[in-house]
Amino acid sequence: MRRSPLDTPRIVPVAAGVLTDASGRVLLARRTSGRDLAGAWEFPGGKVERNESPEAALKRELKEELGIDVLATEPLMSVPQHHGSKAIKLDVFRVTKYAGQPRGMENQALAWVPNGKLTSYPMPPADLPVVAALQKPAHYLITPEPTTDTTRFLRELDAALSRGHRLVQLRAKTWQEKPLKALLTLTVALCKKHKAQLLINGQLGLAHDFDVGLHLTSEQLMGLHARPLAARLPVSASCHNLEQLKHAQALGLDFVVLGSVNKTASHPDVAPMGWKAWQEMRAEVSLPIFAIGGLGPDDVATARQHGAQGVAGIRAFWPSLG
Ligand SMILES: Nc1nc2c([nH]c(=O)n2[C@@H]2O[C@H](COP(=O)(O)OP(=O)(O)OP(=O)(O)O)[C@@H](O)[C@H]2O)c(=O)[nH]1
Repeated sequence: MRRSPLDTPRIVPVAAGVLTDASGRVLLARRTSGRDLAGAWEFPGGKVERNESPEAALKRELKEELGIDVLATEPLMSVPQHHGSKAIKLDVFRVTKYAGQPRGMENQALAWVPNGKLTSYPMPPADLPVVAALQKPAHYLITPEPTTDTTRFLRELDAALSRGHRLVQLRAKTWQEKPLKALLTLTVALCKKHKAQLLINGQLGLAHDFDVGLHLTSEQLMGLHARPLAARLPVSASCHNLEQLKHAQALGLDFVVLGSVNKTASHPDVAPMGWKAWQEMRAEVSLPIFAIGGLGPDDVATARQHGAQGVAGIRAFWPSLG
């Protein structure tokens, strides 16, 4: 459902910092009692004041809250989030250099948390995409429809994986079951060699048999009432609107792909939604979302500034097409 301009809450800008120690643990602070979301763990930071830049707000807040001097930062991501009657834009920076030892200057509890354990801490909804960005790949490689020249397909996939991609969707929509099983056997082995996570498009039975993840079409997504695979196997879906995003979140999917952001050569009939509409939908849910549609591996920074986990695509990710 779309909000009218009258009931859209004022968007409160918030700046927060990701501080890591020498062993890669991340600093979380616990919200003290008497504030909203009391008891939740969050990245240290606070509201950006009028006429203040997010970086300046971060410096001020981290001095007040932790007693440290922030010396250098890098943008990580910016998450728009509507939650109840509140709307925030959470600008998150990696704090790459600081002076002093963080202390809870406002009696708040602090915890240095190993990256892999961040999801064990209850955090506000806006922080969930940030945690995903700290833990999971920023690229989602979707294969073009494989031709019968399997050797060439696997050589190109090998080359793509050698560039560092770690999340792959095998999209073979026109293949019969028997040859698809043979192709999947080889694809599984290749992904294992590169330590990449594989998801197969649309085929629940094969995902189950081959112990790989599953990527649902938007139609399959809307027909489901429960997450279709064991929790250890990832399930993702293609989404084009808010209803689909909300359903994916309700089912507990690991991530989704939302687009098309821009016009694409592969789907010329699909009207692009643009970043503004993309971001408005992003604000209504908190699961990780890859942006897709006329985007390439180099668009991660832009995508992250709109609240995306990163970028998904076929053409720009595939050696002979990109
Ligand atoms: N610092 C920080 N704030 C966050 C995070 N995630 C998130 O949703 N927020 C929200 O962003 C706002 C941060 O402002 P704040 O820390 O200055 O809030 P506050 O309690 O002092 O203000 P308030 O008492 O007026 O609500 C809060 O509404 C908080 O719930 C996060 O990771 N770090």
